Amino acid sequence: MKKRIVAFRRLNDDQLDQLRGDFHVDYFDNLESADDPAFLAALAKAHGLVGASLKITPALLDKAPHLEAIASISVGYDNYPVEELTRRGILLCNTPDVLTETTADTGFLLIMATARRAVELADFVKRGDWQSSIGEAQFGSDVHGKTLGMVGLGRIGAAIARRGALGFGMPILYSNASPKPALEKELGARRCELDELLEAADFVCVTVPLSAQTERLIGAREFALMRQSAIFINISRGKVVDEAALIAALEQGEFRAAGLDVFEQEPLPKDSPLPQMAKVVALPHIGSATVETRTAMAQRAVDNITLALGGQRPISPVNTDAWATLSD
Ligand SMILES: NC(=O)c1ccc[n+]([C@@H]2O[C@H](COP(=O)([O-])OP(=O)(O)OC[C@H]3O[C@@H](n4cnc5c(N)ncnc54)[C@H](O)[C@@H]3O)[C@@H](O)[C@H]2O)c1
Ligand SMILES: O=C(O)[C@H](O)CO
Repeated sequence: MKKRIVAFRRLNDDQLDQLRGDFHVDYFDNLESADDPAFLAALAKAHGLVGASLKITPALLDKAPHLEAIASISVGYDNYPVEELTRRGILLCNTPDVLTETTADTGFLLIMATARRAVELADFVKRGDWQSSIGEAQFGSDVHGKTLGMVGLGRIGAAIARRGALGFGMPILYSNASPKPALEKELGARRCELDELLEAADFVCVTVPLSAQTERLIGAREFALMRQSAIFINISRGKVVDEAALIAALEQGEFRAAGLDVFEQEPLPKDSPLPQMAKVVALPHIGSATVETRTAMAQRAVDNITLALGGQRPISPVNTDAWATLSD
């Protein structure tokens, strides 16, 4: 008898056909809530899950007694209780690498857009306010040659730093859980404490994963250390930043501008002041959102679940201890 998969994110026809060749698939291309009765009924029989952007809680796992593996269509796995999954012998897989360059492009887009005030000035033209040459009050600041401070220098952090160092001649400072000697050699990057980075960088760019150690890593104290002329970029997860402190620091002019792809609550609540601030470029979590990259991410998830439920090691497992249990 075929194993059963619940897919709760849009997959293309080829990906669905691939899954249906090996499994019985319950497909929800636009799941609005984990309380959907049809989803819960499918979950009760599922051996595998494929999807993203759904908070998987221990209570939800209790409703999936046959679950063996989950393939997330994301590299970040803060939506999953990893230790609990391992305890239950459920394998979690993610999608590293295939989204690195696209997410780095979005990070650099935020650097450029904030520094050169692209959104604010495009709106100025759109409103018909461009009546004479703009003056200094609307000038931006240079990107090339400025110091880029990377909070996290993993796959995406390195790809942003590479763009900065090699494309824009930017000196790179970084704070990271471990030293990165190869990147120091390649990019001339220098590792330092977070406080030194905040005090010295012209651009502070956050790319650490959300975890118990990084939740609210950047708050009022950290914003106060930044230069008044500096620009803050967050392309990782909203909860790495204390958003109320971010709003207060922007209002008080503690630094110049912010480029944000991620927020404490997503979608951003309607009463958030952030999108209305001229100094803020706010994007709707589009780091990896290109046709090519989202297709590659979904394909990676399809391959991961196919391998895992077929008893073979998946391409990118997160909790390898659970893989050892599953493959016993
Ligand atoms: N905005 C988006 O659409 C989007 C897209 C992809 C990924 N992301 C986010 O980006 C994150 C990073 O992805 P990645 O592939 O580069 O991951 P990665 O694991 O390659 O890199 C993360 C780096 O952060 C470092 N780190 C962890 N904790 C730290 C701490 N407390 N202080 C300093 N450094 C620390 C790690 O050592 C590692 O080098 C993901 O977890 C995800 O949350 C966002
Ligand atoms: O973690 C990720 O892969 C991105 O945030 C896309 O969801």
